[in-house]
Amino acid sequence: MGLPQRRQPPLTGSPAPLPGRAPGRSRIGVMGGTFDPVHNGHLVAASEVAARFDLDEVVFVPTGEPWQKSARAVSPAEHRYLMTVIATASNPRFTVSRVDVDRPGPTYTVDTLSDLRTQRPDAELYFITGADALAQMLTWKDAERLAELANLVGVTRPGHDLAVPASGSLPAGSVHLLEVPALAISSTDCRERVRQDLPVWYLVPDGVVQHIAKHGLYRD
Ligand SMILES: Nc1ncnc2c1ncn2[C@@H]1O[C@H](COP(=O)(O)OP(=O)(O)OP(=O)(O)O)[C@@H](O)[C@H]1O
Ligand SMILES: O=C(O)c1ccc[n+]([C@@H]2O[C@H](COP(=O)([O-])O)[C@@H](O)[C@H]2O)c1
Repeated sequence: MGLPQRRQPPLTGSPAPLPGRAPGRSRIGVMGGTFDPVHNGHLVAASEVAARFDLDEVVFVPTGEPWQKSARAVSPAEHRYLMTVIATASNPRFTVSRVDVDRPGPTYTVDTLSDLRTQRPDAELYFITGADALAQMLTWKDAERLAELANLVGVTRPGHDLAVPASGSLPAGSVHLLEVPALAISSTDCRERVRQDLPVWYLVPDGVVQHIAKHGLYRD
């Protein structure tokens, strides 16, 4: 039984118009994830949000200790960080932050966004989540504070319904929904393919294929 969700009108592919850009303020997307490994679904989602929301930059933030994934072994943070750097290197608007990797203890988005706001006091933040992660957001630490720290952008993901979690803790209008090109790729599937000696070419960037092979990741 999932969390209660409010159905949204059909997506048009274009986000609702945003207020005009505040003078002197940059718009920065924040793409958090465990990225084990980072794949083209993450990159396409970030690219589409950047275009539709006129973002100056998207910061990818690999998790340090993803507490809701503690049921399985997660690869060392340095591998996930390096793969994210490799995957984003060719895009001048994509950067990678170590805030979650370097903060000890479980990773909470409320800390991620607080740290980024301290680092970028003049920026408006847009936190990007896929439909599956958005549906879980009310289970996150201090979920009611997230909308105070950033605009929240939920994007479509094949196999998941996109909806604003129904709750008084996320103020009306604080979550934007956006249709992005559908890529039915998951990190779980990529890991399983490597384990079975199947190719992950074109599911993840070439450099990530090579990093996985060079370090023997996901081969148990
Ligand atoms: N194919 C995709 N399309 C859109 N969003 C995605 C896609 N894959 C992941 N995301 C989103 O990217 C963020 C980070 O995802 P994450 O690193 O957990 O990847 P994942 O593929 O879901 O991993 P896993 O299969 O290990 O759970 C989440 O907000 C997730 O919803
Ligand atoms: O703040 C929380 O409690 C929380 C719980 C689960 C996930 N998140 C965030 O959601 C993003 C996607 O996480 P994941 O585990 O699906 O890769 C990432 O930025 C995580 O830090 C955050």
